[in-house]
Amino acid sequence: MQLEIQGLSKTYANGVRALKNVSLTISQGMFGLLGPNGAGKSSLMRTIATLQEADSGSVRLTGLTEDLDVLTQKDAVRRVLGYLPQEFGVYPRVTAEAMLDHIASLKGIANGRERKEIVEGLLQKVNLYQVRKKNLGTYSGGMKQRFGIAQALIGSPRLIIVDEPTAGLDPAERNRFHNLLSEIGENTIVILSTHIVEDVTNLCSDMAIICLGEVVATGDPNDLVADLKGKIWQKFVEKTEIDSYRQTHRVISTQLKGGKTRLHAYSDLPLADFEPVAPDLEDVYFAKITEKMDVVTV
Ligand SMILES: Nc1ncnc2c1ncn2[C@@H]1O[C@H](COP(=O)(O)OP(=O)(O)OP(=O)(O)O)[C@@H](O)[C@H]1O
Repeated sequence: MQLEIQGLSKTYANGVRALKNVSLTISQGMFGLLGPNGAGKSSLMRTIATLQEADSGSVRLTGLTEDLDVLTQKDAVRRVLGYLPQEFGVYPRVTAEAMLDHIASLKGIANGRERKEIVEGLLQKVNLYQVRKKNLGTYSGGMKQRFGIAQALIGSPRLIIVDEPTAGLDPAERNRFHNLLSEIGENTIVILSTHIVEDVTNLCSDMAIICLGEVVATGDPNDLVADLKGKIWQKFVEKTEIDSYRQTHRVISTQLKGGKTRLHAYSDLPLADFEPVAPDLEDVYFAKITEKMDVVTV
């Protein structure tokens, strides 16, 4: 199974070009879509989730019993789709159990006993079984996100889209959410859209970085990191020195560490007074997006 996105473009009525000729091939497994605020991640996710039209381009889902044109065969796509949107509203006075049951019947699971089994299984899976009879309005942010995953999993979807799921979660809830995502079956495409680099490092075997509506990098995170080997240089500087380093070096990130500012610069050759560092995915991210835009990281 594959999701093949070709030349997708979208300009909103206010003139913002949210997607510029985006092409990506996404295979089974966990795919990370990383980009800064406003990069176009949600626009891309909503288009794939059949919730918004593109101006041009194509999206095909292949490898099912019949290939689907995602942009036109919306009903067929929705039958195999699980979607957790960025802003997931819940009805505050409905219990988790009742809400999942309702969504399951909307998804066409007509048999009451079958529905009950599915709902109970999902509540167990996302660790909300004990609180299934509590109203959703009483849930914490992490519990709501886990409920969101449970509703996205109803009907055994083959394509799952989760849009910035861990923003606002504490570390324990984020871990729990990561474990849950990683348990989703191998024969499913899971697209995880996020601006948190660590989420992708922990979970994804394939990824893309988008910035200002364009794909600026794509591949296995380990390969992208390996490509930067020997090219990232580090120095601890005073905050007041950052601007002058920006004039003379390709500074990709600055970060406060124990009261000092850690500066990372990109260079094919050694930089005087800098020490070499082993790159990580955050360096890949900043190296790619600073080619397109200024990033202030302190
Ligand atoms: N309905 C809309 N009408 C007009 N402009 C929009 C609309 N939705 C998004 N945009 C603009 O399109 C660009 C891409 O937005 P999008 O929400 O897709 O990015 P994102 O990567 O998901 O960002 P974030 O991480 O902040 O959610 C932004 O400049 C945004 O302001």
